[in-house]
Amino acid sequence: MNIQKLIQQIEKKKSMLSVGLDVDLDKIPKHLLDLEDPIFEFNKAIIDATQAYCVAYKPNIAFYEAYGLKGWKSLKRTIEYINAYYPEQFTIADAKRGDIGNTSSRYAKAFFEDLNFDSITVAPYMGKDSVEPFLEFEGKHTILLGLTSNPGAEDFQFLKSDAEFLFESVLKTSQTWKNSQQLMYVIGATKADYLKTVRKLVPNSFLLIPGVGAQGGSLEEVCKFGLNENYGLLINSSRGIIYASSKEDFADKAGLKALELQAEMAKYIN
Ligand SMILES: O=c1ccn([C@@H]2O[C@H](COP(=O)(O)O)[C@@H](O)[C@H]2O)c(=O)[nH]1
Repeated sequence: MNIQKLIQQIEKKKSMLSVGLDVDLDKIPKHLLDLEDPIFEFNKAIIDATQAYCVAYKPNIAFYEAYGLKGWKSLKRTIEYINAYYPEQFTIADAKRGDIGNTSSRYAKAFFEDLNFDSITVAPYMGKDSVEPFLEFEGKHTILLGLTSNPGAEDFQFLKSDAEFLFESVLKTSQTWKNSQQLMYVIGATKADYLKTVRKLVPNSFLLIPGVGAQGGSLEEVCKFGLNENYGLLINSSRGIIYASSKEDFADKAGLKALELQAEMAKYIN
């Protein structure tokens, strides 16, 4: 999906919400476990109930890989379902990949061609040749880990050289790479204080913001400092939406949570 279409969806739905599909069989309603593919059935119900209030879905690949071949099949069915029934949704493979060039190009083929995701999260620390293979795919987007939401972000991302933090160098340098207009960046909602700095370095890029809700990030602060003239934000919530209830009403409750977040976001969208 191109960025223009994403912006149109944000305006149409008055939403910047990304729903995270981080499915854990220990947390989903028990009655689904009797079905042949509980992960897919759970996702399908969540997607149907939330699609009116969000513009993106973000399955975190770890939650599927943890179940081996079965999990991978559920992931494939999930992305096929979204692409078939809700093609207006932007899809994010939260896979955090990146390797030497020829390996990265295999990762890109797997997620962009075989699974047909619109975007993938990529770790930047192996540098330019590890990221550029993802950027060769026209119409697809690479979401670099910029400043992550977890406490461990302090260990390396705030190391300073030449008066700038490492995460600032990642943002600045990556903007010089070929096809950098296809880059987006992960910036944790828990690091909203740095959004002003981020916006100075990447004023036009979309930011994927995880960490509202369960991790304690503030939606208000993210919007206050992160918005740009094209909105420029995809704000993700995973557990806060998909586990709003562990009973038979799980999908309805997820829909209500998504609506709550959408209503907050609508205040910032013209
Ligand atoms: O910096 C990061 C990068 C990725 N994530 C991922 O986003 C979701 C957040 O889930 P919640 O349940 O809404 O906390 C999850 O898949 C993380 O792996 C992140 O949290 N922070």
